[in-house]
Amino acid sequence: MTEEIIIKVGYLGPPGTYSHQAAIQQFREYESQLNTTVIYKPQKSISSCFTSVQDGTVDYSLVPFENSSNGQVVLTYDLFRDWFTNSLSESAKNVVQTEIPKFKVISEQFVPIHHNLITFSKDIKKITKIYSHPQVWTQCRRFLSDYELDNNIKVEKLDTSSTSKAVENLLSIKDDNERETTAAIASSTASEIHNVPIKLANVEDFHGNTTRFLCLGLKGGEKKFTLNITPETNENKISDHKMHLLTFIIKNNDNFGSLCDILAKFKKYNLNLQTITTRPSVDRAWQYVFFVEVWDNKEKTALSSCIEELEPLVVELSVNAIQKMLDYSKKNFVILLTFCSSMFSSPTKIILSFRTKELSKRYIHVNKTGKEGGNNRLKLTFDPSAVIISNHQIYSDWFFIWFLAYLNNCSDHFFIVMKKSLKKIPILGYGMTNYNFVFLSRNWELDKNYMIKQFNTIKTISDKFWMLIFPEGTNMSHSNRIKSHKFAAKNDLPKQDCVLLPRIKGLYVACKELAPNTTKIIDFTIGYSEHGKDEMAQDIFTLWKIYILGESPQHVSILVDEFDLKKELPSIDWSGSEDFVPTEEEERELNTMNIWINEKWEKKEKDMDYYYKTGQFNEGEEEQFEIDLKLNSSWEIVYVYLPSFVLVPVIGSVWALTKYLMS
Ligand SMILES: O=C(O)C(=O)Cc1ccccc1
Repeated sequence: MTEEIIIKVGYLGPPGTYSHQAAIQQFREYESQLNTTVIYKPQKSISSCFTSVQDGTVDYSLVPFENSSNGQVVLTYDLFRDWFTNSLSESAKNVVQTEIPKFKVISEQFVPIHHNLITFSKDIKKITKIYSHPQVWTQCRRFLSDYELDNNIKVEKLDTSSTSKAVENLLSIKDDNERETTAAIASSTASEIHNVPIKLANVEDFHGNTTRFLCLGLKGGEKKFTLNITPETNENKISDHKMHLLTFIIKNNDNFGSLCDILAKFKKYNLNLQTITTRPSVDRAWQYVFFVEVWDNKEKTALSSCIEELEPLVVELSVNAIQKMLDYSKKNFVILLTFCSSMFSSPTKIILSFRTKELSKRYIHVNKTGKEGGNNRLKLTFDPSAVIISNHQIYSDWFFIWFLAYLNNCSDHFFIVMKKSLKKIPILGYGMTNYNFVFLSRNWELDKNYMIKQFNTIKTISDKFWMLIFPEGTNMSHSNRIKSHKFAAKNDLPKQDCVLLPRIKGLYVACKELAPNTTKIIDFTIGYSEHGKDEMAQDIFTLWKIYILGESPQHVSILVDEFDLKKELPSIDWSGSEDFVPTEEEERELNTMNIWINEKWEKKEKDMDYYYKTGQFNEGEEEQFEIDLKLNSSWEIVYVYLPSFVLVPVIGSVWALTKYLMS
């Protein structure tokens, strides 16, 4: 039996606060993991969110850090400051450092803040007293002053420890008149939890009002878990996560230009500062603790070198890497697709085989104790960063690859390079644009600059990614095969029947741009069991058939191979240097890579040919792994879509009705 993992998460309580929302946002994905329980523990104050991490009552805590309209949350900064200066004074007293455990910032969560006027009152014009958290007053300033002016009333604003507590206060009012004249400002969740109605929704001054929360833990604390939520940072060691929070006190702050000397170091190393905040150090008048948020630059060593040079200029320095927020909506999307496919379509099995035994040993693990038949028995451990290439058979090949990314726990970092025309697909196209997919227009000059821009955006969003690109550019069809044959004849290339000739330019730009993060290529070859060489999979599995009639492929066979571009193509510069590349050099690199990809596609042609003849990719003795196309746990769909649960029956009914009308 594997040991049960319990994650205790603190947040500013009671339930229904924005901090609660941030905590759920951060840990939701672990709720559905096997052997893992997440316990949310409401705290009385932001201060106890800190102390409960320190004394081990919780493993993590979420604290509000800054708001998009009213800036830094001073209280949180002061608590950070206290922790920082306390550990300083302890070290000065020569007390063993471990007495004050060092906190660590693990990640950030952005929570959209929509405030509501919540009250039992039948006439909101009578409200003269409002309870809320102090941060709310500045976020609803305009609303409050308009309200006072319009109703010629002076409203008494009473601070509470949290917004949800404000609503709770309304429940304890016994006097009818007081109930009529008192309100709270809080989230819709707080209104639901305490069952007090919202009388005015969205009373915040700015649309897009968002609070950034930080998730705190202890240095070394994550060792308790096997969860991969924390970047590997040790004290003063830089992780490859991009945003870092540095905390320090300047050494000779009375000296002329001492702050300037510090800033010059960031400039020297090309490090982009996001914010600088100071708080009084308290120990000494006019001495400050500095908080600097800095983006690491491309060469991961820049920040380390900068910190080395900063050390003589500061009293002490603490470094925290802040993991970028994960885009759960992508994972949710693949979860929804998988759920719908497993519920409403004919069952699909993915049959994975590997080019070599060594690859299968490395990337697939069979857990003998898992549920028989369920995917819990299988774990994929491919690199979380890679360019994924594949032959293209049907429109929805990408779904099966995204599903593998889901099993590999990296479906949040999934991107696809696809034809621009797919942007026009209703709903899906809109979603794909939001998912930062890369759309090509097949005009090299336009595409090249756009791709570079898009890849750079992706790199700032995520350190890790699976970037799927179909080098064939379009899927296999009779007409595309004829075009490919003509092109082959003209360019003296072999005629291929099972795959189309690969195109090089998009692949080249993708590999070059992403090389600073990864030079790994994972190569999939996809075959569908229900057709032979002369029938096209796209004619059998039309979108109509898959999505409306629910007829999915029974067996999707995928052969896995992998390469490292640095080893495969050492004559190409994979350093990611942004120096100007002369056209002749680019031309040479393109040719080199073109020869390489054509060789790989010739191999693919042979693999596909073998597959059509035998129904499998490997010659007999190699192991094949069958994976049911379904969720690891059916509960995942409930956790993920609980808020929008009503939509599922609606979509389901529309789908069932369409199917009924069509049959
Ligand atoms: O009181 C809450 O709900 C909190 O989590 C603190 C807070 C208050 C207002 C905006 C964001 C966070």
